[in-house]
Amino acid sequence: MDAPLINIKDISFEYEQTKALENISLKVEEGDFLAILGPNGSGKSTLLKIMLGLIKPTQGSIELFGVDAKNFKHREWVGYVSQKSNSFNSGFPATVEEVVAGGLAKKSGLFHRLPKDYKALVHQALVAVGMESFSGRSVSELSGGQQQRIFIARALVAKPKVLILDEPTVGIDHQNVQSFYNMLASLNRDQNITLVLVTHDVDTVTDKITHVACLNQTIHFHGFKDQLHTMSDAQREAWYGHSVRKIHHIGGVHSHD
Ligand SMILES: Nc1ncnc2c1ncn2[C@@H]1O[C@H](COP(=O)(O)OP(=O)(O)OP(=O)(O)O)[C@@H](O)[C@H]1O
Repeated sequence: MDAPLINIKDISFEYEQTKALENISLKVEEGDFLAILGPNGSGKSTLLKIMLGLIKPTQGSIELFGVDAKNFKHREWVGYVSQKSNSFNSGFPATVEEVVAGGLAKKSGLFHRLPKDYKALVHQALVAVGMESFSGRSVSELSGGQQQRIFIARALVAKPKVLILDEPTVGIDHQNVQSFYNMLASLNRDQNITLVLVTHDVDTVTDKITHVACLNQTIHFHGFKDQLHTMSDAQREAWYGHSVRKIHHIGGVHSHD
């Protein structure tokens, strides 16, 4: 069997004053659409940063595509769309095509160079997110949801095998969140891109994902979403804490707001 795309082995992480993650082990296999769920401050963004190699765990190790992250050479296989991508500076003059092409720019001396066929690659990425008709538009004129699709196209243009997204729907209204997740599901299904997503949209995302990880400093559940009901009440409480009272029913699964 092929190695997991991401294999997190017993990692812990502490900021100066705060223990953020404790003894996390988690595998992301090819084809997974994994949602990482947890309350505010539960370590979700920290875990993504560790997957991306942006911060180093205090303890434990991580393998990417079967290779220790320290020796992993194919960073372009792991795409990232950060939480703040969609708060684009409204004065920024770049066009959609330029922003997406930025995902292809390779540093060569002082300059960034684009491959010759960059226009075709940009077009392909824009088609994948349903934004090809916006190519010449200024990014600052687009809505938050449209901008977020552009940032996903910018990550996709480098042809990642796994795409990591940190709360990509912040600022997108409810109606558009649904079509946004349909677009992600089609990337996962039709283009075989493995997805790892941090989100609070539990209700909307449940029928799109394949796997769930319930995080609160440590992993309280990880597996197929259909198995989430096997979590005990005590595990749920440990995951989401005592202060949470409201419970939604989602696809046969109880989850806290
Ligand atoms: N740069 C930092 N320096 C110190 N502490 C930090 C830093 N970033 C996060 N923390 C702390 O680490 C813990 C985990 O934070 P993290 O941002 O990973 O949580 P999160 O689950 O992504 O939260 P949210 O849902 O609110 O975005 C929190 O207690 C937070 O205050």
